[in-house]
Amino acid sequence: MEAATSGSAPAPLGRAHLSHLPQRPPVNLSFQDLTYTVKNGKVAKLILRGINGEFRSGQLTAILGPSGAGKSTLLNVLAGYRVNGASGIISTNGEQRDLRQFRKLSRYIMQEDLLQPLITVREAMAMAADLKLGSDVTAHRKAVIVEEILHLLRLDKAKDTSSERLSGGERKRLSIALELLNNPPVIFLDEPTTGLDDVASSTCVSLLKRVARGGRTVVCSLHTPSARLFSVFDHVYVVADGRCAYQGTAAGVVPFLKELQLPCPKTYNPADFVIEVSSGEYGSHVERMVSAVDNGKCQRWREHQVEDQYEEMELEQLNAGGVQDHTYSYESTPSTQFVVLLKRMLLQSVRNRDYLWLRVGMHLFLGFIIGMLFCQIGYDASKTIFNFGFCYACIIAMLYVPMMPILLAFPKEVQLIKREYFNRWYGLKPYYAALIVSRTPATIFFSLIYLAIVYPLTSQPMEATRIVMFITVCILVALISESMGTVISSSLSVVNSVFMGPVLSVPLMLLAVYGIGSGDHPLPLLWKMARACSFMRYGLEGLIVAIYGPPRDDLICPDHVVYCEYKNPNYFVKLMGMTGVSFWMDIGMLLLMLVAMQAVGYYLLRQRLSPNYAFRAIKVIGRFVKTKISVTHKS
Ligand SMILES: Nc1ncnc2c1ncn2[C@@H]1O[C@H](COP(=O)(O)OP(=O)(O)OP(=O)(O)O)[C@@H](O)[C@H]1O
Repeated sequence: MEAATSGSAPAPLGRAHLSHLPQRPPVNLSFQDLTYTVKNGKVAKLILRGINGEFRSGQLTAILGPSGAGKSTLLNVLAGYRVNGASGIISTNGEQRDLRQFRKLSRYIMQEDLLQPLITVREAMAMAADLKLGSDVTAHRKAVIVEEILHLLRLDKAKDTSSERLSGGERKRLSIALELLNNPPVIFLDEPTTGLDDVASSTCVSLLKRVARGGRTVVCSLHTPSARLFSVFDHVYVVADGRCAYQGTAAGVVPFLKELQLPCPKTYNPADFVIEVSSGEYGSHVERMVSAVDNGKCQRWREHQVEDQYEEMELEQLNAGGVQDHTYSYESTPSTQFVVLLKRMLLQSVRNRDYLWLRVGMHLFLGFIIGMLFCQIGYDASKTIFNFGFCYACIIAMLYVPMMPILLAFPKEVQLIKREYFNRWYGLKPYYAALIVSRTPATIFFSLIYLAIVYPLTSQPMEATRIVMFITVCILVALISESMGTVISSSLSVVNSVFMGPVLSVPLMLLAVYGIGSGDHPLPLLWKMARACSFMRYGLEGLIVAIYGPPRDDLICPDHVVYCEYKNPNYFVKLMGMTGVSFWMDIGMLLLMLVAMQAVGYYLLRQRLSPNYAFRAIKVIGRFVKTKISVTHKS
C-alpha cells in the first residue's frame, strides 16, 4: 500500500510548494545546560545531564541514540510537553524562550498517530483548516492550501480514505499534514519512521526535508535509520546517557569517530555504528565523545561537507521574501471552533453505524426485558411494591446504559484531544460545549426508545402530565450518568474507568433507597446528607411522584386477592418516606446535579490537559503514596 502510493524511491527534493501558506519568521532553537530529572517517590533520576545544542531553521535534524538514552525526553522538554523537572536555558532566536509563546509557534507530532476516526483525509484536512486558518482565509484559499499540503505529502490518492483505513505511512503523513496547515515554524516529531518500511521511511524523511526547506525547524527522534535515510538529514544530534555525544552533519559522523580512534567499518551504516558506540558496545567511549563535542557546545562538525548549496539558496530566497508577523493565537473564533467540532462529532456518531445499531438493540432489549418482568402491574394494587421495583430498575438502567459506553470510549478520546489541544487547534470550552451538545440528542432519543416500550407494557397511568414527568426524570438521570462517565474517564485509563464507574454507582444506588419503608420517621442527619448527594434518590422520588402523586385514584385490587395493603397511592408514598416530596424540587436538584457534574467534568479535563499547581501537587502526593504502598508490599 505504502509502496503503491509513494513509489519505489523518494522523489528528488525540490523547492517547497507551500506557496499559499503564510510565511512565518524562522525560529532557531538552542538550549544550554539542559537537565531533566524525574522523581519516583524519594528517588530522583537524572535523565538529561546538562546537555547543549542548537536546531536551526531550514534544517532537518535527527536526534539519534541508543534506547533509553533520553531522545524522547529531550524532544518532550524542548516541545514544552514536559516542563516539571527541567532546568537550563532554552532560547529561540537567541532570546530566552517564553514557553507560552513557544507553544503557539511549535507543533509536536507524537509517536502514536492519533487521528480522528471515521472521517476521510479530505474531511480531516478541511475541518483542521477551518479550525486552524480561521475565517479570514476564504474557503477557496483553504481548499488550495489543503490541496498543496496533500500533494506535498503525497496523500492525493488517499483523499477519500477514512483515517482508520490508512496505511502506517499514510497515517504518519496525515498527522504531519494536519499540523502543517498553519505553517508552524517549529515541528517536533517523535519517531516518525517507526513502523514504516524502508521506502515509506525514505518518503517520510524526504518530505520532512522539504518541509524544513520552507524555512521551518524540523526536529525528529529516530531509532536506527538506514544509511540512505541518515544521509538526508542536515543535522544529526546523538544522545548517549542523557548527554550529547555528537552534533554535526551526517557526513561528519565517520570522521568524528575516526578522530577518536573509532574507525567505522567501510561496509557499515554510520548511523548504526555511532549508536552502537554510544551504547557502549565497543567499550566505554561515551565520555570521550561527550568531551569531544563539549556536551553539545561544540559546533565544529556542523559545517562538515555541506553539499546542499542549492537547497540553502532556495531557503534563503523563501525567507528573503518577507515574513508575516503573527500572534499565533487561535485563528478561529470560539463559535467557529464549536461549529466545526460539533459537525465533526455528529459526523462521527452518524458514521459509527455498528455502535448506533448496538445502542438501539440494547435499549430495545432492555425495554422488553424490564417491560415483560413488570408487565401490567401499574394499576394492580397487589403489586405496588413491584411497581416501585420497576421505577428503581428504570433508574438503574438510566444510570448504567448511558455511562458504560463513555467509560469505554472517552479515555481514548482524551488522548486525541490532548494532541489537538496541545497543538492549539481549539480551546477546551468550545470542545466541551460541542461534546455536550452532540451527545444530548442521542441520549434523549435512546432513552425514549426504552421508555416507549416499558411505560405502556407495565401499564403506567396514561395521562399526558404523568408521562412527561416520568420521561423528564429518566432523561435527566441518563444525562447525569453520562456526565458522570465523563468525570470518571477524563482522568483515568479505560481499565480504571470501567472499574471505577460501577464501583462508584453502588453507593449511589444504595443511598437512593436508604430509609425506604420506615415511613415518615426522621433519618439521622448524616445519612440524610449522604442521601441528598445521590442523584438517583431524586430520580426515584421523581418517578414515584410522577406515577403516584396526587391526584390519583385508588389502585385496582384484583378479585382473587383478599387484601391489598397498598391500594391507596398516598399511603404507599407515605410508607416510602416520600410524603410532601415536591416534583419540581427533584427536577431542580437533578438539573443542578447535571450542571455540577458537567462543570466537574470540564474542570478535570482541563486539569488533564494542562494541570494547575494544586492538581500537580495532588498527582505528586498520589505517586508518593503509591510508592509507599509498593514499598510496604515488597517488604
Ligand atoms: N517518568 C519517568 N520515570 C522514570 N524514568 C523515566 C521516566 N521517563 C523516562 N524515564 C527513563 O528515562 C530514560 C530515557 O527515556 P526516553 O524515553 O527519553 O528514552 P529514548 O531514548 O527515547 O528511548 P527509546 O529509544 O527506547 O524510546 C529511560 O531510561 C527511561 O526509563
